[in-house]
Amino acid sequence: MNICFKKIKDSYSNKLPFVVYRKPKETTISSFFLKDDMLYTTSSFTEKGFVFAPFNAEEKAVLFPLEKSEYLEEELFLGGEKTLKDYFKTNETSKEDHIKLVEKAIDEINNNELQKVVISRKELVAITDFNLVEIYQKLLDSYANAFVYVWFHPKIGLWLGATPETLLEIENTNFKTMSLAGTQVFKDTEDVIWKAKELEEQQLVTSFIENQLKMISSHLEIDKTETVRAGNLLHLKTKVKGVLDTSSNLKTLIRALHPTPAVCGLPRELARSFILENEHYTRSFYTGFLGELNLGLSSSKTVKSNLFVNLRCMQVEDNIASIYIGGGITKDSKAKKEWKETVAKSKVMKLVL
Ligand SMILES: C=C(O[C@@H]1C=C(C(=O)O)C=C[C@H]1O)C(=O)O
Repeated sequence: MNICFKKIKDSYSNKLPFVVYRKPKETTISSFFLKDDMLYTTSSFTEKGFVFAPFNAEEKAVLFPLEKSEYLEEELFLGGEKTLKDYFKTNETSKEDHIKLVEKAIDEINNNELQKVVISRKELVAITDFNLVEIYQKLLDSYANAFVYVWFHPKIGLWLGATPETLLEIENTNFKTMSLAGTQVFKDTEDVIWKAKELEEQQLVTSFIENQLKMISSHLEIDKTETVRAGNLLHLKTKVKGVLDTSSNLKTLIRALHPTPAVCGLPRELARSFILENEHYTRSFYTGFLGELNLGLSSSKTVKSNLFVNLRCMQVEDNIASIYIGGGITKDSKAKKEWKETVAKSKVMKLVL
């Protein structure tokens, strides 16, 4: 068994902060274990460590500083049987509320300047026989293409997730990001046809990213749009890369990208206000971002950050998991279909509980 799994148990029962994560398609698992429960934050993004940032960019991001942590990297070993149990229990009230809010968003788009807004909800699932390590192992086992993490701080809470979306990968000034939007359920093949609604919605995200990056970088390259699989779902993805201007820094780049219209909307400020005013709950870290901040070998001059958008995630409190799911709304959205999309997205988390 990996050392990190034993340490998750110990740290969690001793109420000490930690994060354990595996990057998409990798076989190593990394972790930060903290020795005390001080709450460190960052707003400059200049420190080395692991960052956990909320959706609302005005709130501070939590930092696990590298120098305050025991950092571990191990080859991942997963033994044992998969016993994935799929159980569904949709909550009718939240279904009605969600559909009403989606209808309100479509109305707002048709009558005002809003072009796209991501509407999300929270669903509660009771966990019987809570076993943190087991849940995390199942998540690792099920989503090889995702950034799969468990994050804990006694003053903030316990979060787990398997996200398909990179916010930013940057090595010195060379960066990569992606535009990810549009969803359909995976049915045996990735060779699928996308409707105009999804193609347009994803194009909005790509154009936003391109416009934001044009101002602070050069050598921008936008790849062809492809279909990618994330567990039981397919999405449209366009890879983007470029070189950050030397007059800009990591913070400028993060601020330019986060939150993208993949999780917020367009125009960004209008969508952000609509979300903060109308959603039936507070997103907190859902649709924020997390990952390695300014790591790299001290012997070389390379500095790397690897940040992911916090999607397909849940917060666990007293044997109840709050699952967070959402989808992009445009003028062509149908409220009931959007509801179904969130149900399909919640499957990712329910599968492992
Ligand atoms: C907001 C979420 O996902 C985002 C929204 C998508 C969509 O609208 O189709 C697809 C992928 C993500 O960019 C979520 O999973 O909660």
